[in-house]
Amino acid sequence: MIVTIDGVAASGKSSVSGGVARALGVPYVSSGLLYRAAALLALEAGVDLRDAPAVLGLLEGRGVRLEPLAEGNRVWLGQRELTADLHSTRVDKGVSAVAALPDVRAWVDAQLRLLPEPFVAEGRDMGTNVFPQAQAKFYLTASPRVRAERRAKERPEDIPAIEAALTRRDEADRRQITPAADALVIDTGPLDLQGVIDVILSTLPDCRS
Ligand SMILES: Nc1ncnc2c1ncn2[C@@H]1O[C@H](COP(=O)(O)OP(=O)(O)OP(=O)(O)O)[C@@H](O)[C@H]1O
Ligand SMILES: Nc1ccn([C@@H]2O[C@H](COP(=O)(O)O)[C@@H](O)[C@H]2O)c(=O)n1
Repeated sequence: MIVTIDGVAASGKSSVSGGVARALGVPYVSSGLLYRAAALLALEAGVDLRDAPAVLGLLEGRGVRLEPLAEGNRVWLGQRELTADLHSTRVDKGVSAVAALPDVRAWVDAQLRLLPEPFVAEGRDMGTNVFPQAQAKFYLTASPRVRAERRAKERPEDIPAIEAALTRRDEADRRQITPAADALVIDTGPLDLQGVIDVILSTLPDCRS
């Protein structure tokens, strides 16, 4: 069983996926962390974020690995854990450039398709491209202001700066952020976190095995 939860930046994908996955007793898979790892490694190595062979070389040559645990995903570079470094403002700014590289997308997709079912997969193109066969698909939205207000609790910048950065990232990610035709689109603006999780779980009575 695969459930996909896609959506725009900071729409609640990882928090909601974690809650749904815990309720179902399965892991969740945060695809964005692999793109974030690609951006972090390129930034650390001083590699141009648009240089596909160089970025791919960093990913393939150095053993980048996603560990999709139910309690939270972790990313490893060999023995070094990258997870805590993946949600900085610097990585937020750079990640869309590496995610636009077809070779990097193919590498991420291949990692994800190796994972054993069942799981909840979250990202941008889980329901459209990576797991079109998923049994249930969701797409989360909320206005840029609502998302910025939520994210402001996790970042040092003020709400207008965060809102501008989220809008820029949505624009840079526009090729990946079309909902699957068979996804249920949920505006999370009027809902709290548990409310979104409950909407999803209420539509999944037949997917719990
Ligand atoms: N429905 C909600 N109500 C209130 N806060 C929420 C809701 N959904 C998510 N949040 C909060 O919004 C913030 C962003 O959520 P989260 O990190 O899960 O989003 P995301 O879509 O995975 O982000 P990104 O695209 O940057 O990886 C978190 O602080 C989370 O707790
Ligand atoms: N399926 C995906 C997932 C992510 N991306 C790119 O990674 C960035 C970070 O993702 P978050 O989920 O952590 O926000 C995102 O802005 C995209 O550039 C993607 O392309 N496809």
